[in-house]
Amino acid sequence: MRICVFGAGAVGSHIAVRLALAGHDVSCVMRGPHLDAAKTNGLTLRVGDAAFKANVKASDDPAALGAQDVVISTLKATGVASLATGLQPLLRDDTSVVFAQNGIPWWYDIGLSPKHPPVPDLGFLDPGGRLRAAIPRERIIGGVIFSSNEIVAPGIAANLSPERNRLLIGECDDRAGDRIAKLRAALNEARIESPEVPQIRETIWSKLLTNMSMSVLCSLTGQTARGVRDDPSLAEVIPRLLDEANSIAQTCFPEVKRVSRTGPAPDHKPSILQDYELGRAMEIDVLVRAPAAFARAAGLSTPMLDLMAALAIRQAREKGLYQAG
Ligand SMILES: NC(=O)C1=CN([C@@H]2O[C@H](COP(=O)(O)OP(=O)(O)OC[C@H]3O[C@@H](n4cnc5c(N)ncnc54)[C@H](OP(=O)(O)O)[C@@H]3O)[C@@H](O)[C@H]2O)C=CC1
Ligand SMILES: CC(C)(CO)C(=O)C(=O)O
Repeated sequence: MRICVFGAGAVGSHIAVRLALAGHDVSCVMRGPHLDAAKTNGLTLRVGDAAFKANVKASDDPAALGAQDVVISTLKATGVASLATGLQPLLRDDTSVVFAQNGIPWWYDIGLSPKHPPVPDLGFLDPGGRLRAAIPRERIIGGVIFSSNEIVAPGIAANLSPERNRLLIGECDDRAGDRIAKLRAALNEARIESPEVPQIRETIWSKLLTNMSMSVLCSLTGQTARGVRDDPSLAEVIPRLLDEANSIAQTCFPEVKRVSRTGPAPDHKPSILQDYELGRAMEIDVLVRAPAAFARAAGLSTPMLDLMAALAIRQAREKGLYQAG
């Protein structure tokens, strides 16, 4: 398949290397020193002591890469607006676009089942409706990443979760069909697990539960996920915080897999904390504002999450890493 990874940073470089090594014709839209290194030396994926190298076409100009079968966006939510214009040169009539990101995506209400409760106004995820105008429903595939990755040097991504690397995908209206089956098969063959998911939004919430609670707490306290989980001063409040998060998700999907404080917690910093520390725009809208909007729409009281949201927004604004859309 001709596959373009748009925004090949930490997650996207991992996906690009794996798909290229599985024999696909992979190109990447990327920029800066990471692009320069990829052009000169290809992309390298490190997993523990092993290194996998792939030569991919890379450019900061999508027009240089040509039409694709599939585009996989691994842009941060804060950069996804660039697809409104950037996608066009990559598209044929039947090109699908996978939006792989954390949090509530801009397209959440597109293709939504009538059984889903009313969705709040999420216009702040797509200011001016530019993505909505540029990308029709037929192209949209949702994606949820379960994989931890970092760029450790230009051209080199490190995978920190060898035991778990998944990209779960589903059509925006959850229909089954050939194209989603083909793409899942391609991911599985490339050793990126992609089992079937019956409802992509339920999967989005199941991942978001951790990001909107524990990851934001990491960002507020400067600790790793394990640090937060094992912090005795937070022991009593975390279960209450998780209850609030679970209750929001359950207004949309009563059967959603609830997040709990038990189980493995990685000893590394979630991406929202990394963004804060590295001075990169923070994914506040999709991880913090959007879940709060769902809570309000359902008439739920979530005082702990509200306080955390206010503190996270304040933290991001103070460092110039967030402007409300
Ligand atoms: N990293 C992780 O382990 C995980 C991340 N996620 C989620 O996955 C998504 C992607 O995260 P991650 O891979 O960490 O993000 P990165 O910032 O590492 O990757 C995005 C890349 O896109 C580049 N980019 C942005 N805009 C453009 C543009 N217009 N043209 C070309 N390149 C562009 C960025 O460059 P520049 O740096 O110059 O802005 C960056 O290299 C996020 O939603 C994140 O929350 C989910 C699970 C784990
Ligand atoms: C995997 C997890 C929860 C933590 O790495 C994440 O999604 C992130 O870093 O944003």
